[in-house]
Amino acid sequence: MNTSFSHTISAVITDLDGTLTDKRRRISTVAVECIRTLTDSGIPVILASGNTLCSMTILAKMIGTDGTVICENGGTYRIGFDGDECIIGDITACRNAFSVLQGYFKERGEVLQLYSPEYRFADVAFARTVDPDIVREVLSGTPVRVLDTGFAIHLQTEGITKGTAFLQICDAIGRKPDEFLAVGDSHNDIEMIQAAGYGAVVQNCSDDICQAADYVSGKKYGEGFVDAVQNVFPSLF
Ligand SMILES: O=C(O)COP(=O)(O)O
Ligand SMILES: [Mg+2]
Repeated sequence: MNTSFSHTISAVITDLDGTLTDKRRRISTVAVECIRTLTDSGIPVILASGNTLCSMTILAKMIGTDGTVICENGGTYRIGFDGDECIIGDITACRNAFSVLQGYFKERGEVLQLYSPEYRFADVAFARTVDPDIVREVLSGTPVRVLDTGFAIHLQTEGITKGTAFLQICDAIGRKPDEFLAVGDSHNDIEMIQAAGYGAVVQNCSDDICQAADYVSGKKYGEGFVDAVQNVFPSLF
């Protein structure tokens, strides 16, 4: 674990569920206050989630960021509230893979529950009522990656991650990934954490991302996020 950072960090990118929220998805009010302190100090905060573009837009508005969001695990993103919606995932491949899964589990008497399919443009998300490892096994050989976020199972086009969307946003806004503190909690945050100048995780993180982080907070959920931010921007607090 690298507990120091040599370059100047001047921006933040953060996961939502499990990082700004608790396991019941209740948003942390201290994390919201912290993001407002950052944005009011001129430090942009990008919200990066597996959630849909419409839900992330409302969240960004209500928290008070500039509206730059990564959604559907990198399958969609938008710069600012008025930017174009960029869709970079192949929803057809994900839906086809989901049909294969539905068939497999139906034969075993299990019905998969989709999450907000009408608002998804790039990935497919469904309830964690089945074993993600079995899902991976059934879909091996397809062009689709299986992500278990701890909140849902997602099917995503191979090669698309929060990290790839993050790099595209950096290119578009003229910032280097090195300038960012990235904070996350789960498997779907690994590439983003690795691409950023300094990658931090909250204490409730999954084992795989813990290994990839520069900093592991001793605090959970929103308090862990605040701790990671205070570690990098001590003069703001
Ligand atoms: O959509 C999910 O499954 C989890 O969302 P997250 O990326 O904000 O943790
Ligand atoms: Mg998360």
